[in-house]
Amino acid sequence: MAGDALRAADLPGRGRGLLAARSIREGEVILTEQPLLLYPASLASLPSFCSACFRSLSAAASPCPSCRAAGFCSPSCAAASHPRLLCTALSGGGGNGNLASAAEPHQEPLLFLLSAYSLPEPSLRVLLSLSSAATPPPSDQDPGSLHAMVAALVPPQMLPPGFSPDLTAALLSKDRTNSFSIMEPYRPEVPQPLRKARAYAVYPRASLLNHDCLPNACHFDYADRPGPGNTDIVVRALHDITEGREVCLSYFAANWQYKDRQQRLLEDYGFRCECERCQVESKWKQDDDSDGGDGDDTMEEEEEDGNGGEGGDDGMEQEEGDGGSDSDDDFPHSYFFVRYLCNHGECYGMLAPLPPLPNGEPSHVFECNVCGNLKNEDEIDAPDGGDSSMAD
Ligand SMILES: C[S@@+](CC[C@H](N)C(=O)[O-])C[C@H]1O[C@@H](n2cnc3c(N)ncnc32)[C@H](O)[C@@H]1O
Repeated sequence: MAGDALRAADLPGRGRGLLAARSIREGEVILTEQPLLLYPASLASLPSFCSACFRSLSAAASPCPSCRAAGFCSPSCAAASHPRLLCTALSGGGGNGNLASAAEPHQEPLLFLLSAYSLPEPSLRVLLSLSSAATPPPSDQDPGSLHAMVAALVPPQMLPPGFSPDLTAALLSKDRTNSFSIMEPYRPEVPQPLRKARAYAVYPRASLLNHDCLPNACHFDYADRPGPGNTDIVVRALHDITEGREVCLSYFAANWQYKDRQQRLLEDYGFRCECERCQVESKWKQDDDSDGGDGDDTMEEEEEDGNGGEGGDDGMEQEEGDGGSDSDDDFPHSYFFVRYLCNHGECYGMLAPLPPLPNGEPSHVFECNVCGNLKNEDEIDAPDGGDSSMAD
């Protein structure tokens, strides 16, 4: 069962992490979890997605009767509503302007703070138990200024006990390392760097997954799927994982260059990655530095997906030629990119096998976590990387 696949452990130099509690088969769903916190990615996204379930909204959406800025897709979502402090800030109920009048760089952290401060106390405590960003926030996200803005947007009687600049700073440091993006629906005409999140979510158990530049698992969301649980995170194993091995995600596109990966991990997550791939590619970097740099061209830098980069970045960008220009000695991990990076159109998502069949056999069918396309294993393993997708 998915529930017993993982166990938490303290890992030297890595904080907590999740280990395989038993052997895990390729494609197995190893974690499914509801969000502790779910909040809109931007004010611009509010009219397009239900503010309760974050499914795409049709024209028939009903606006929130209090703020009129949020909309709901159904009577049950309208009844569930959205975070109360956020609703108040959107309506201007704090008396000092509304959230839309905040400068744009402040809007995203304010959406997070107003949603986090609306959580019931036990949930707020769980959020605070997650790991914190080890580095200072960007200059336009000064916690003191954001704290004052929250205080101005919400009447004092609505603010929770403990509301303070320190608590605001602590919360902001949780957002940076622990939020996963729930992306807008995939559209092939939108290039990867311009794809946007519709919402961000914090999942307490999934937040214990550490990073590896050659991950053995990846995560899916099925936000527009009907039925309950559409914002649950679903983590699946890319390949068999032996008991006791750590299960890791990549926190961003798996084909970023070594220096970009290191920079992002240091700035946003406060650590230097020493994974197997980084150990190999750190030597490429030294070669580049000394010879003018032609040995590192198999990877291509990409921009953020517009989410500010917290936690799980869903987008993947393909390097040119799938790394095929290097010999296996130079690039021992080329198999990973051929097998697990989707090269359908401009997608470049990560391909994970579908769950094993009822008889325990591997499915031999891979699903992309960005475009959703399905591919047969033999197409993926084709010498050209296989670009003949199965019909959906
Ligand atoms: C989302 S949390 C993962 C869980 C975290 N280790 C904990 O103790 O709760 C991200 C943080 O974990 C640590 N981390 C993740 N991957 C790591 C790695 N490969 N090496 C060292 N530290 C890592 C960093 O401190 C990072 O900011």
